[in-house]
Amino acid sequence: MDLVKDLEDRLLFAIPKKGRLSQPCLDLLRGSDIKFNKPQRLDITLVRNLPIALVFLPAGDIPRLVQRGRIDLGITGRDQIAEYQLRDPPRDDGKGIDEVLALPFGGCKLQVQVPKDGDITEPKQLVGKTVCTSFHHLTSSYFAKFEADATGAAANGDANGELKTEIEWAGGSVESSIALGDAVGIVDLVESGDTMRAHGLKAISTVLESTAVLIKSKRARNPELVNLIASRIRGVITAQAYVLCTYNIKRELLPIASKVTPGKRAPTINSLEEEGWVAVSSMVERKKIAEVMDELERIGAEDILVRTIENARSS
Ligand SMILES: Nc1ncnc2c1ncn2[C@@H]1O[C@H](COP(=O)(O)OP(=O)(O)OP(=O)(O)O)[C@@H](O)[C@H]1O
Ligand SMILES: O=P(O)(O)OC[C@H]1O[C@H](OP(=O)(O)OP(=O)(O)O)[C@H](O)[C@@H]1O
Repeated sequence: MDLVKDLEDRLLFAIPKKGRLSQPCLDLLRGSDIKFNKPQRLDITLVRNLPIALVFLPAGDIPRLVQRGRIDLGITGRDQIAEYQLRDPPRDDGKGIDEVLALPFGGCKLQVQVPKDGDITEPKQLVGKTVCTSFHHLTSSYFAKFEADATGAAANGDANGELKTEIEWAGGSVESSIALGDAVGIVDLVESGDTMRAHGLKAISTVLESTAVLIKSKRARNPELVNLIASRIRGVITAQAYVLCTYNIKRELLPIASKVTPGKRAPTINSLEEEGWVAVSSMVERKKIAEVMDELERIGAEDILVRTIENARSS
């Protein structure tokens, strides 16, 4: 394959090649009928059924390439975008990143963590000490305001340097740095909190809340194809988040039933052969379905069935 030639006229779509976002992204691509075979050791793959090339990259590299217009479309974490944009703020040059869609995975918080039994309870107590993180710019900027408060001086630290917080960078396993004596506190991602607790740490503040996002370059080529992909991904997300609930109920109970299952717009109502009864079908949030079924049963609904939704397009 002649990569340069093969990429001409193709929309470049960056996907995290490893880590927490990788598998959910592959699931989204499959659900969106984006067909490809990834050759081993090659991080650029041509999509078989659309004029797209997938580029598998570290999540942290994707914001830079999208901001500069080298890649048209990408999926990464909001944390990665915020970190990159502190390093290389968007300029007024027509380049930049637009967020297209928040995605229902990669949810986590970037938190300041310290030993759970220690005497540090507030981030300002870490000013002037060593903090380890993979998010150097977010952490520096977060502590800059405490440094400024502490010195009453400018946000970039005090004049004699005593209160400047030392930010140490680590590429991973940041939680270990306190036990190793390399830092007094850390700033790292927390989702379940299991990793933090396993290291005997507690969170004392949140720097940023993050989720995975679909982003596009302000210079993205082929806006129609970008919209098509966004619309397919939105459909997959809706299908994952909702189930279809159908049931039979006496017509006179419809006003109450419609409150229990209002649907995305409105429930679909069909008459039944049996006088005075109707069949209702309605989309219900997957996470609420057990409570909804309990409530439907309580108000007199019968033959309550729940089906998964294969795919969806809705506003
Ligand atoms: N525990 C988590 N729960 C949910 N999302 C997470 C979690 N950890 C990381 N993320 C999200 O996934 C992104 C990539 O993190 P992850 O640690 O999986 O990447 P990675 O490719 O292994 O990167 P690195 O090599 O820098 O560790 C993060 O920027 C964040 O948006
Ligand atoms: O709150 P939890 O659910 O325990 O998740 C938090 C952990 O997840 C991320 O690391 P990951 O496991 O992706 O590995 P890494 O340290 O190599 O980045 C993050 O850096 C934390 O260590």
